[in-house]
Amino acid sequence: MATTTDYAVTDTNRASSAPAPIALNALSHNYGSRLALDHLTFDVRPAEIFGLLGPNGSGKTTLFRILSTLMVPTGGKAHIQGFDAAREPNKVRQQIGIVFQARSLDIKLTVAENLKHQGHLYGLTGAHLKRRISEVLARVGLLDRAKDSVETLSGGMQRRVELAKGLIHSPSVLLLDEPSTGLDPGARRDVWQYLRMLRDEEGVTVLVTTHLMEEAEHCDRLAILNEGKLVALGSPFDLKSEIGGDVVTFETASEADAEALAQKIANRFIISPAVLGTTVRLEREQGHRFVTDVVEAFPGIVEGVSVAKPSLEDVFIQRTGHRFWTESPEDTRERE
Ligand SMILES: Nc1ncnc2c1ncn2[C@@H]1O[C@H](COP(=O)(O)OP(=O)(O)OP(=O)(O)O)[C@@H](O)[C@H]1O
Repeated sequence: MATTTDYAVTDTNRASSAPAPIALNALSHNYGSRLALDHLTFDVRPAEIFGLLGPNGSGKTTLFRILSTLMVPTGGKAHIQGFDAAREPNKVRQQIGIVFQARSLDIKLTVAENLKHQGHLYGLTGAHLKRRISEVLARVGLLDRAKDSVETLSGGMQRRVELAKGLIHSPSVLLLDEPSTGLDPGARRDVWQYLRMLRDEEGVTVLVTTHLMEEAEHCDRLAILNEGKLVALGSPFDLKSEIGGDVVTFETASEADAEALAQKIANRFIISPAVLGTTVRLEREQGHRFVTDVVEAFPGIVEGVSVAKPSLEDVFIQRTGHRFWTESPEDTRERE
C-alpha cells in the first residue's frame, strides 16, 4: 500500500525571474499542538486556475486565510507577487481579490451600490470607480442588473456579484473559497466559465479551494492536501495518468474476506493491493482480463467487481492509503 512517505512532492518548475503569483516556502501553521499545515512548498503559476483539493480538516481554510492576510503563519513563508503575506499585508491586499464562501453582499442594496462600497475600501472614487463597476459587471454578465437590489437575484447571480466585488480593484490574483457551494449545476458552470475568461482574457491567476472532485477536474493544476501535507501536485490529467492502467476493485462480504483476498492476490500475482473496508483495490493494465483471472483463481470470495479509468479519488487513495471521505456517501452528498 502506498503511503505519503513513498512520494516526495515538490515543485520542480520554480520560475527563475519574475516572482510567482503565489509562492509557498515551508509554510506551516499550528493551532496549539495541532499541526494544520505541514511545510508546504509549491508555486502557483501566472494565469492558471489552481485548485487546493482536500477533505475536511486538510488545511484548505487555514491556507486560504494566510493567503488572504487574515492570519499569520506560525512557520515558513507565503509570498504573493513577491510580497510577504505576513510582513507586507497591505501590499498583498492590493494584489488579491477575495471571494469568501459565505455571502458578503448587502442584499438590501443594489448590485452597483455593493460594488461602490467595495471600491471605496480600495480607494477608488468618481468616474474611475463608475467605469470599473461597469467593466466588472460586464465581465460577469450582469450589467443590466446593476440597479436591481441584490435580494432579487438568483443564488448564481449573487455569486457572480461576489466575483465582481472581488475584481473591482483589478487584482492580479483571485482567491475563491469553495466557489460552487450552494449553487445548482447551471450556476456552477457559469462561475467556471467566468473564471476561465478571467484567466484567458485578463491573465488573472485564480486559486480555488474545494472538496469536490468534479470541481477540481476544472483546474489547470492542483495541490492535493491531506492532514496539512501536500500529497500530490500537478494537472488532473497528469496526476491520473501517473496511476497507470485501470483501477480494479473487488467487493467482498467482510473485512476479513477482503484481507484474505488481498493476501491471496499478493501471493499469486506479486502485487500489493490496498484493502479499504470490505473492498480490495489495485491498479493494473488490462484490468478486465485481470478480473477474470482473479475470479477464476479464487471462486466464491468475490461479490462484485469494477474496472474503471483512474479518478482524482484514486490519486488520493494511492497517495494516502485511505479514501477521500471516511464517512458514508450520504454525508458526502449532503455536504455537496
Ligand atoms: N481555530 C482553530 N483552532 C484549533 N484548531 C483549528 C482551528 N481551525 C482549524 N483547526 C484545525 O486545523 C486543521 C485544518 O483545518 P482547516 O479548517 O484549515 O481545514 P479545511 O481543509 O478547510 O476543512 P473544511 O473542508 O472542513 O473546511 C483541522 O484539524 C482543524 O480541526
